[in-house]
Amino acid sequence: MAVAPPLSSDAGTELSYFTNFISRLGRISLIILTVMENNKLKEQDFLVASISQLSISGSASPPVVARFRSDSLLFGSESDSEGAVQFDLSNCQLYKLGSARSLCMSEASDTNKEKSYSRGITIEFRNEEESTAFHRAFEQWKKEVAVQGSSLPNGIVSSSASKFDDKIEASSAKMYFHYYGQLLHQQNMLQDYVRTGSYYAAVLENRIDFTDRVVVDVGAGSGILSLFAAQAGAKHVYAVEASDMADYANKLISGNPSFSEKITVIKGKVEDVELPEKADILISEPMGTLLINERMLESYIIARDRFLVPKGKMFPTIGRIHMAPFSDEYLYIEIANKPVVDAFDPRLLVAPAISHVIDFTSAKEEDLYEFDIPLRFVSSTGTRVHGLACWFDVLFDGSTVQRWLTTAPGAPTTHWYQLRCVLAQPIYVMPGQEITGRLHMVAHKAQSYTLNLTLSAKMWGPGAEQGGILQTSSGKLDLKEPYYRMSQPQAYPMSQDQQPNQLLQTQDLQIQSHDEEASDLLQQSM
Ligand SMILES: C[S@@+](CC[C@H](N)C(=O)[O-])C[C@H]1O[C@@H](n2cnc3c(N)ncnc32)[C@H](O)[C@@H]1O
Repeated sequence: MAVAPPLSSDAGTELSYFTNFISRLGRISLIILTVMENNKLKEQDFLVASISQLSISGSASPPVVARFRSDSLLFGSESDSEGAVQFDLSNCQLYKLGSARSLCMSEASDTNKEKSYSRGITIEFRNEEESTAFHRAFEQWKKEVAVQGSSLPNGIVSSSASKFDDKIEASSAKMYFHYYGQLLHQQNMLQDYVRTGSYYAAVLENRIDFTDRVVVDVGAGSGILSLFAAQAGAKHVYAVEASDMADYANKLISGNPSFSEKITVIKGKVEDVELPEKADILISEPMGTLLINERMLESYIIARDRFLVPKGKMFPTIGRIHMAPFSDEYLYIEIANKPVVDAFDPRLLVAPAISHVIDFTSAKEEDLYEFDIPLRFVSSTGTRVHGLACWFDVLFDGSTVQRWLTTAPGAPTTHWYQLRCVLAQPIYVMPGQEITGRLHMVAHKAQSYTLNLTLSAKMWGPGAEQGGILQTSSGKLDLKEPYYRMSQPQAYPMSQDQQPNQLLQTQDLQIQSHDEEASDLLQQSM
């Protein structure tokens, strides 16, 4: 795992860490441009170099002006105030085709529920800055039109309804996208070498799945996975990102001459945006703590249903949650009845793990609202069980190579660490004794889950066949609010063949790299 560089709030410094890392990883060189500042919505005309229409012959003769007026976008010659080509802002989309070239498309009226695009023009700007300013103005005007369009007769303005907004609290979503809108947090993920390196290897080892294919990057963040896909020969990549990170991604991608033509950054939620074509393959990193935290897997599945061709590929393809009972007296003294995020020694597990599989290619979005997992283990030792340890892995089921990304204890540590659900009371078990129970997880509106855990020690020895329960312990835990246990050295007993301090030394390294940022970086357990 890469040791994090000293943190800085200076965007330029963050950007250079970011690009150094990308360059090392993917040997991609990026030009860093100044960070954009927010622009206010103001009536504005844009002079563009030229426009050419896709479906109608003939184009306006230069100089061409693009005008935002009320709920319309008009393109026409400077002298023609009516405009030669008119788009309704409520149903048109703008795509970046290059640093100074864009595509504006409007939807046909919704005939068979399947949306199609009736009209499009390519716009050639005079330079990149003007292109960026135009895109920013377009976003602002679209927002304005959406709000106006949802004015209710009584004068109350409703926010635009979407599948995402219906099930997620606005305050949670706001914090969530604010968090991901900061380079510091994207950097934290990029620097997880196990994570980013696994994606890089999975994509590049399976070029055949990307070459000449249309790719959608679901929750593109900095755009790193889009760059990998483009590097693997994708025909076109649509990088969909809801947070302000989309603006940075746009800058970074348009600064990369070899790939910028192939990647279109689209700012918005995958639940809401429209794309001009279907995808052959989806790529995404939607995993949170315990795989399901953040509820982004639901967005991944929605993106599948909206954008993926039948039998299209998904990277990752499946995810598995692994669970095993553990014994940890030190942890229990420190905290009980809480989910805890840290890296633990796998020797604390008291039975082989069981797993629950989620197949991203076939799961329904609703399947992720609630999980009810029956638990059954056979203890390998006599001990006090303090709770259930959980981790996850995902599979990239490529046509050439199948690659797993694992967050298991004992494997190289990732920024997800592992999760342990600590019970309020331990249960006592003997070697060979059966431990049964249930993990019931219910999604809530704050983009996380309520965990209900029950573990029971079954009757053991004579009379065991009657199947009685000797002892039960239950807990209700909120996955949104785990205890991040990053700064406590954990004095695990050493096995004879292990060098003294070996574990502690490793932990010290992690502490150095994460101590200052732990509460912030892990607030949302990305
Ligand atoms: C875990 S990060 C991964 C970022 C990037 N793909 C990477 O691998 O470094 C998830 C990203 O998805 C974005 N995201 C989450 N839900 C989304 C949604 N419904 N629509 C669009 N973007 C979303 C977040 O803003 C965040 O940047």
